[in-house]
Amino acid sequence: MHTFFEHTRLSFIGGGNMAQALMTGLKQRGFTMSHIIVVDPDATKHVSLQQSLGVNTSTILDKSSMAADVLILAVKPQQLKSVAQALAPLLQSQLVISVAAGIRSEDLSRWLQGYRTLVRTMPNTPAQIQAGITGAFAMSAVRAEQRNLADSLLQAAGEVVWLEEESQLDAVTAISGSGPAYVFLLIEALTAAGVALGLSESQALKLSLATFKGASLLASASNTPVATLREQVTSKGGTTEQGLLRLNQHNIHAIMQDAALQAAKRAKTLGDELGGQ
Ligand SMILES: NC(=O)C1=CN([C@@H]2O[C@H](COP(=O)(O)OP(=O)(O)OC[C@H]3O[C@@H](n4cnc5c(N)ncnc54)[C@H](O)[C@@H]3O)[C@@H](O)[C@H]2O)C=CC1
Ligand SMILES: O=C(O)[C@@H]1CCC=N1
Repeated sequence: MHTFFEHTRLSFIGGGNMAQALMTGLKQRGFTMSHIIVVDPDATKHVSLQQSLGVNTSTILDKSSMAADVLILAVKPQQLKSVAQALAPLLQSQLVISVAAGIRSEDLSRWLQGYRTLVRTMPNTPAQIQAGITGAFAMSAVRAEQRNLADSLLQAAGEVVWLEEESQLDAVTAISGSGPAYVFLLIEALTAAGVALGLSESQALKLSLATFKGASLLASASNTPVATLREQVTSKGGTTEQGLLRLNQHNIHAIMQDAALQAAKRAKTLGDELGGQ
């Protein structure tokens, strides 16, 4: 087995949705789950984390939670400053990975008393079935082997895109970080449309899910441009033409652009408001 999956020790600071998605992905890839400790003050989460994922848990940052190669900060952006300040005096040489939306590495580094072995990332929840994609930015002090360590860890969740410009992470947040929620909304909407046309809920959901899955797999597998794949569905004088006409009348491109713009703006203001503290 890959030595990374056998020997690396991880601490997750925060054991909520995103941490659980990443840990589920790691488990599926054969990571030694007893080498993970989750620090979360919410003790009600501990039993299910232990039972479903086989990880260790702690309510506080202590010696055992710091005995890790990598610390993954998976708390809400609003909680990151106080977590970082508590962490700072305990840091030795661990690689620190943040998944928090918006918070810039320079601000996090300042809260960590100048610690610079930091990788800022933006994963997404399909990580739990290794179908995630993560945008990642390494501070210049991160050595090549540490970046490789981060890469191996994040690859367990799916694809990894390394960015040269940290500011691009706000765009990544808007597209793939938040994106699964847009897609789930579209699946809900297409399902509701199917029900309105007389299908049962379960039939409509099944058809919608298979359509999203099939279309994305086809677009990923094919060298044909996505626009051409769309045209191949659209028979002249046929049904798709009518559906697309209405989507375009409602300006689907502008709607998506505006949605992503608002999400990216929020990532930036989170960084400005919380990072300035
Ligand atoms: N949910 C998502 O799809 C994504 C979330 N993120 C980022 O992941 C981070 C966590 O988000 P979620 O998992 O969705 O939130 P969540 O609310 O599910 O999890 C946060 C966890 O942190 C714990 N916590 C609070 N204070 C703590 C402390 N002092 N020490 C340790 N743990 C503490 C909470 O008890 C909770 O379990 C956020 O910064 C978010 O921006 C990034 C990409 C996608
Ligand atoms: O909504 C949020 O702020 C987080 C970041 C990307 C997905 N969830």
